[in-house]
Amino acid sequence: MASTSRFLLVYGSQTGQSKAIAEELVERCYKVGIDADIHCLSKIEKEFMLEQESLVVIVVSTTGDGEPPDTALKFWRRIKRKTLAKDYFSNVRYSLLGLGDSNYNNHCAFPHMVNDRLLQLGATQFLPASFADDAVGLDIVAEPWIDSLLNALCGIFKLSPPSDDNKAVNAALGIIKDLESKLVIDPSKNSTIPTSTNGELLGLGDTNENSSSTNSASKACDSLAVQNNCKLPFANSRVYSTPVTNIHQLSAHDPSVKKTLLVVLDCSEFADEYKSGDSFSIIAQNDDREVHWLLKRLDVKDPHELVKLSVSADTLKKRAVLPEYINNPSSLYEIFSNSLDLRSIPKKAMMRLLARWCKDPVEQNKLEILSSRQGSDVYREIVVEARRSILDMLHAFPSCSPPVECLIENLPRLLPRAYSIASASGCKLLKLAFSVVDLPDIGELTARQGLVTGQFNRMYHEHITQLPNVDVYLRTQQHFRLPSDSSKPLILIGPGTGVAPFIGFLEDREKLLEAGVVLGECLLFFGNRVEASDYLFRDDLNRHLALGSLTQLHTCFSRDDHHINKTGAKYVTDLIRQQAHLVSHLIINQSAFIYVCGDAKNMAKDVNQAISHVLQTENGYTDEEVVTVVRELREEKRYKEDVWI
Ligand SMILES: Cc1cc2nc3c(=O)[nH]c(=O)nc-3n(C[C@H](O)[C@H](O)[C@H](O)COP(=O)(O)OP(=O)(O)OC[C@H]3O[C@@H](n4cnc5c(N)ncnc54)[C@H](O)[C@@H]3O)c2cc1C
Repeated sequence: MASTSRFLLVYGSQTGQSKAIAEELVERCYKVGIDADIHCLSKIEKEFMLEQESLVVIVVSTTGDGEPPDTALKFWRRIKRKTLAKDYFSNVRYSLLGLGDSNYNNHCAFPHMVNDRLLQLGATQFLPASFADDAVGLDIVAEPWIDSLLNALCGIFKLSPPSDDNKAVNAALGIIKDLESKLVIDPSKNSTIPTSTNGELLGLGDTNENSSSTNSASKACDSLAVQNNCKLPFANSRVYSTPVTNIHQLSAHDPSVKKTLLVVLDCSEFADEYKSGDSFSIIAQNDDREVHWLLKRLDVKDPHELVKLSVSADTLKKRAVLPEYINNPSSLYEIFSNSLDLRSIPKKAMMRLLARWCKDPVEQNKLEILSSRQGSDVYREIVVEARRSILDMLHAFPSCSPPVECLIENLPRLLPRAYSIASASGCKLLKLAFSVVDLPDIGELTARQGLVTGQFNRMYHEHITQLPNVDVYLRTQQHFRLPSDSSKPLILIGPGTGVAPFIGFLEDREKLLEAGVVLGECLLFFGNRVEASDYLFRDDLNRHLALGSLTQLHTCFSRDDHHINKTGAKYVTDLIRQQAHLVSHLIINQSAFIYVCGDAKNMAKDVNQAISHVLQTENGYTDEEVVTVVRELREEKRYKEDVWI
């Protein structure tokens, strides 16, 4: 490949989306004769120097409340340095694709910040930046951006642009056929394991001297580090093996409401590390039945056999390396249990790979359509919106038999699950509240539940006297904390389990009251489905109301006609509107702090609208003025969100 047709491609990924898009780009560039020199943003100044590049493409995602992914933090620190000259990037021509989710109000905030900063430092765009929204499907923006990018790059390098044929399915397949990893299982017991990582094939060799010795293999795996001790996302502490002291059900036994559990962990060892409003991550492990089902489906004969992964010497993939979160050597059972995400929605690139491994042409064709640009709507409807996983795909396409190595290479990393703390700062008993996720059956895989919520649900039902320990760590980016000035009023909005961190806030306020501190007003807006069944923390909230740590409690229940008729409110946004005068007064005249927490889709956007509406009607702001007021509230950190989808 001509070295002149080269550009720098950098990605900043948290969950692997940006990385997947960047890797797809590498393959598509390769196809037209362009060399994309791909690096993670975390490797700035180690593997690349941005200011020395002339042509740069950046794919970067957003996490949490518009924040940078962990892997982009160093990059961001470097480029935001005040000492950089205004023309620092004047040699750089770039394009940027930002990924975000408009369920969060600060949608794509970080990619916008990067884009603005590059322009500020003299960089110019050879193709306008684009910002994709996961709430409606990243592909809607990402695919046309990739097409335009390829055309623009071909123009720059004077190469023929990729043919814009309508048979994108075939084009896509062509790429896959050329570049996919042709992974092989090396049957040799004494095979030399390649150490070079510049190949395409990931070799999977058996390192067991005696392959029938399954016990010794599983024994070896028992002592393996969690995900090869690879850095965990948002980790702000080490991993603690924490005893579960109690689990009880917060909701009533009513099938019309979500089952909500309260788990109590003994965190005496690290109680002084956290404050109310923080969250912890729990290390997840895949469901045993699903792992066994998948390995059987992939025709793995001995899931516990110790195997060694390696990158084949003749790979065409650039900088091919083994995923660092996989223990190596290890067993396939261990890898699929602890390192690979079996629950996430397969990307289109995965669909293309699956199509390649279908024996039945009808099934192959369906998968090709799902992976094609023309099939985007179908893909969104039947894969993304239906939240299908790799297991669903393999169940629905029985003739598809990808090699196990193909999945190891292409499934994303299994990530820990985060939970907001429902306890006072420094409390030795850490409370977490969550709804148990129920998942649809896949063939014989019935009664499936969320990995972590299902694990606790089983512990709850099994009535084990000695509950096991769970591996947890404190998360970074803890912005959801009480203001240092306790006299400031608080407006807390937490439907469903979103009320959890506010229990911690109220417990902290209770202690302050006991210490004689004068507290500002505290309003709580809580909503759920049925008052009699899922009024979470009812007794605690009423106790705080009686104590004065909570000054007003407004509740609504969306499936409770009786309650709706009584209060006229179905959702928390209705309650906010009903209290327009007070809410506005507290925000504008008393510098109140607003906190929004919860898991409802669109909830954060709807609350933002309700607050804006209240401020506008009470103060006569124009549309532009109210947007500015709310933006300033966010900038002053007086409007904080802790939202999950
Ligand atoms: C900072 C933060 C704080 C959080 N705090 C809390 C909290 O306090 N309380 C709380 O309850 N949650 C909280 N969450 C969410 C929590 O982390 C988990 O996502 C949630 O509990 C599910 O985890 P799980 O392992 O049980 O489910 P998983 O095994 O991860 O299953 C969920 C997955 O199943 C799929 N799925 C879900 N529903 C369906 C369906 N109906 N059909 C098909 N597929 C489906 C989806 O793809 C989803 O990704 C928080 C998240 C973050 C990021």
